[in-house]
Amino acid sequence: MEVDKSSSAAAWSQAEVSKTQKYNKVISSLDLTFRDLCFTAGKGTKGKRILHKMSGAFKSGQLTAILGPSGAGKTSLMNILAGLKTTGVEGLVQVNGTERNLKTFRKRSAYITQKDHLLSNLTVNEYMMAAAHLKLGNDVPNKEKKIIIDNVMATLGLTETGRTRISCLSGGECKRLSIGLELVNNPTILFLDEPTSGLDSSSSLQCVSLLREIARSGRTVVTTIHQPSSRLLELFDHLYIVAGGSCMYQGPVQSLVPYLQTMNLNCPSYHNPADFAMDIASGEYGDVLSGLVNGIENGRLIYQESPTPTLASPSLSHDTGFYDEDEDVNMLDGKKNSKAKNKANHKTIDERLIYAAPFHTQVAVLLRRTWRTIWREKMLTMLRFAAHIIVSILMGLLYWRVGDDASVIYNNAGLLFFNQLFILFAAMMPTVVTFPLERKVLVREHLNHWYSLKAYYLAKTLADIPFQIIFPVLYLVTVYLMTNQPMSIERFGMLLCITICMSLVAQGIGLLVGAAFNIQVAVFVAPACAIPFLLFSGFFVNLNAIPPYMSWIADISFFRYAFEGSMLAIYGNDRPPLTCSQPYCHYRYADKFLEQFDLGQSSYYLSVVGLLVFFVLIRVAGYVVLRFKLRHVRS
Ligand SMILES: Nc1ncnc2c1ncn2[C@@H]1O[C@H](COP(=O)(O)OP(=O)(O)OP(=O)(O)O)[C@@H](O)[C@H]1O
Repeated sequence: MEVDKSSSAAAWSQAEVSKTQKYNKVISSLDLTFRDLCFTAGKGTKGKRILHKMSGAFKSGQLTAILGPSGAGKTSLMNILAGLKTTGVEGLVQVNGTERNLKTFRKRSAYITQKDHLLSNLTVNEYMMAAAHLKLGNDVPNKEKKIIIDNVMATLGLTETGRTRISCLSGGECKRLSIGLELVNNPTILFLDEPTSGLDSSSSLQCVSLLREIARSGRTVVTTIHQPSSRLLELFDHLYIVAGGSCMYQGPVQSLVPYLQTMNLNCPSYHNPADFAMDIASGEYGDVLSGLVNGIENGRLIYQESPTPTLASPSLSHDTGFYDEDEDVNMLDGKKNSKAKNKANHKTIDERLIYAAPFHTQVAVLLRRTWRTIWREKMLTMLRFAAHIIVSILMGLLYWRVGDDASVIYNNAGLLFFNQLFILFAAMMPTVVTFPLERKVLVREHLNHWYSLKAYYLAKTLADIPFQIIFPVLYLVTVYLMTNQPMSIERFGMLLCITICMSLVAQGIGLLVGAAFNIQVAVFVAPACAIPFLLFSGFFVNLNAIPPYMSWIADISFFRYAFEGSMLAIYGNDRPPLTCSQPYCHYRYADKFLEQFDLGQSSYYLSVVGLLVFFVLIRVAGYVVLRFKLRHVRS
């Protein structure tokens, strides 16, 4: 689809200035400079120095390419500059001549990852609107959000795709959408990790032209890039070439060949200068790297070819008066200090600084979005629905009318055990399978300050609750009636309550395992972890028969509480004697049967409490794991 991007971009810039001034008081520019940047991966003697005292300057209004052979340190450098990597980093990073305040800097910058992790079931319009709600907050009226979205989409050539689901977009459109989502709140600096990877040459050109337009509107745009064609290379304003963790060239694209000539490295005619530079960086032209690095003083200088070749020192400290939000922050920091004792207040200030939308809006937007995606996961939702119905009918037929017959009372206990087993797997596995993919979306959005992890986690928990209620109800009603369990609302309610608790715990386990592992590992770990809990449930081995040194496993077995609760719901509360279809039935009296399972003294309510405690612990553990994962991405 052909779109006149230059005019739409200009139009957007114009519209953007007028529309966004209200909430972005000043659309200021950010010049990013860094000096003597070192990065060591790992600690102690195992530490590996990746970046060696690199310096450089990336200016606003320019499109900068960080170029270098594989493993040179491009991504490491960009992650450090974007503030994603902080551990093992030494050196100075400045914004407009002032030391970078990471929190405000991250708020004003956006990081677009190489892979476009997007929720495939949403349409472009829905995604953009969710981004606008989260990134612009409640201060911007919906009408203005709509205008901003329309402008961003026009700029990116996405207007025609507004109603298209993400799953149907082309690779180039996905990339443009990823950029568009981050442009919604008008970030001043954009970092893009290999934005052209996976795109064909025309989509790559389209994408880089677009980035150039974005840079022209006053933003600082920094991208890493792999082997650009000469046409693509020409679109960049500023080149920063990394080789072996040092800077071997910094300056305009046109000055690259002349600079290399000064070192007696002549780029053959009709040869792509980027390829030539990559060959040099890879050591194919001998040991010339140190000369190049020294020539540019490891990035302290910018090579300018015209009018006469010069090496200009990047301005590392100039007071432009920009970055007024920093001043706001400093003021707030000051206020914070004065209220040092009030921790909660600090938190509110911090959160307000980071996230545009208040907590409740974040939760509401995420909840809506999650429901929408679940609803549109038609295949999975229908399968879950069908599985509950089919299995319940199967169970009903297999255990036909065993509920009130004392001669098959063990069969009924088996049924109660299997009910919980089915609910465990039916609630756990869909989450185990889907969450590792969703986690990638969370990482991308959270790192770009769309929402807090707390809001995400709460929304995720709340969004799943209706399904953890509806499916057990469907299953249990069918099984209960077909197997002729006692016709008592109270007993049915008790069994249902236990089953719903089990479902919630199981879904929490799915979330925890899905948060901790990738999908291949998670699908093995989740069922494997469930096995010990099943063994110690009291069904296979009586609780009193478990050796004392292993009894603690039974105490922490959530499945034990689910099985116990089910047994007590059906056989507890002074149930009248069961009918007996045989001449003799040993367990006509329910109490006697409970004694057989060592449940004579057990309490139904303790089982419910046990499951609820487990539910809370699992949820907290899931949250902690996710927080750790997000920290790990950042460090
Ligand atoms: N956490 C880490 N532990 C050990 N080595 C690391 C770590 N992070 C990066 N490295 C190493 O640092 C070097 C630079 O990595 P980086 O990802 O920055 O390179 P790159 O130039 O972006 O490469 P590519 O273009 O292939 O993505 C590589 O050799 C990589 O193996």
